[in-house]
Amino acid sequence: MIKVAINGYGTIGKRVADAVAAQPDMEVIGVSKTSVSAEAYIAKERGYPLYIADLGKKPAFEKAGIEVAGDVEAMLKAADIVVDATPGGVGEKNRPIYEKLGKKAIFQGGEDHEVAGFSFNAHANYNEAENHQFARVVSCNSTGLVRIIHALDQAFGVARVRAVMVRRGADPDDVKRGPIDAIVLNPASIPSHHGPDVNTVLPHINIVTLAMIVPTTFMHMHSIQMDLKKETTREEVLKVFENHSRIGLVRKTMGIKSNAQLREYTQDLGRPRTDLWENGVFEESVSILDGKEFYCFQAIHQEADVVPENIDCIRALMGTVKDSQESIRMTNEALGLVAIG
Ligand SMILES: NC(=O)C1=CN([C@@H]2O[C@H](COP(=O)(O)OP(=O)(O)OC[C@H]3O[C@@H](n4cnc5c(N)ncnc54)[C@H](O)[C@@H]3O)[C@@H](O)[C@H]2O)C=CC1
Ligand SMILES: O=C(OP(=O)(O)O)[C@H](O)COP(=O)(O)O
Repeated sequence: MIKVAINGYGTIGKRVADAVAAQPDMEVIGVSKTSVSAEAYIAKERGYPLYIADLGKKPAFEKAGIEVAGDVEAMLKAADIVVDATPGGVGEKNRPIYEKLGKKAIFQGGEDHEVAGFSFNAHANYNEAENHQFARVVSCNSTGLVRIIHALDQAFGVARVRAVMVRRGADPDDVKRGPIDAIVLNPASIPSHHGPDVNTVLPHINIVTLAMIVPTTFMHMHSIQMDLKKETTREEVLKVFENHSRIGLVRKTMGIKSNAQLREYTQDLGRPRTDLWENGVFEESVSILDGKEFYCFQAIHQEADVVPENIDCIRALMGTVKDSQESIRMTNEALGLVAIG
């Protein structure tokens, strides 16, 4: 069993912890919090040993009825590998302790590529991970882009990509963030970080991305155009998506035309926390013009799509499963990830 520590039990960390616990070859040896919160109660309820950054806060946790197993360093010492899901920028500060203890670590998309020196996506570069101490799972939007670009690149070759990201303003619990009544160019300059981020995994792809944020809390929406190298048809492209275990199709017959309806659907499916782990490509939008021009809209659930990638990244860094497809199959099966559509 691979012993996994989750440093930072927030939006991403709590999902990764549950996903690790569901795997046949991994166990959660601990999760960390900085202060008493609802998530600390969830960790207790799930039975995950809870470690804290500052032992001076132990009495506050105990007063709240939450047992503290030790400090973060003790958790790290007990682990084979740590998933760092602390807020963007904190991972960089944590890196020296992972180096000192000689622990493998996975950072998230809020960190720069240089923090790990290797950026990861299971379908695209699983086999390059072995022998690295550190990896970074690219951000949620970048993960969604890498999946679809890599799939079409494998099938037809991709000459260039132009994409616009309409990004959710905040996560559902993030009450302090906005915007409440605005469309914010984020950034106003071009490109947004997503294109260069895709290039950390797929360096040969010619890509330019633009991004803005809007007053919603669940899911980003991408408008994507790619020039393909080989001529193809809409039907062939749809087959590529149907055969990809982390690209789902929002079928025309479902009548879903928004992030809100898609979230209702994942909720009705009984997905944990309503998570859409796969890309949600809108079937109706998939178009091929003049044989080589591809267009689509896809929804990306920001809280969820990086979760299975973190699980595969654990196996890839540990070198326990050599075949990427086998790891992806194991992860999907344990999560109950059967792509929609
Ligand atoms: N929320 C999202 O939509 C996505 C986030 N990411 C990335 O994942 C990372 C984590 O983001 P979220 O889960 O949204 O953050 P979050 O704020 O929901 O959770 C972070 C957790 O880390 C804990 N924490 C803070 N400082 C800490 C420290 N010094 N040591 C240990 N724990 C500490 C907090 O208590 C909290 O539980 C970031 O790099 C972010 O960019 C990636 C994809 C999507
Ligand atoms: O990784 C994400 O988005 P991104 O791919 O646009 O950087 C997550 O939605 C977190 O983004 P945030 O930095 O807006 O919280």
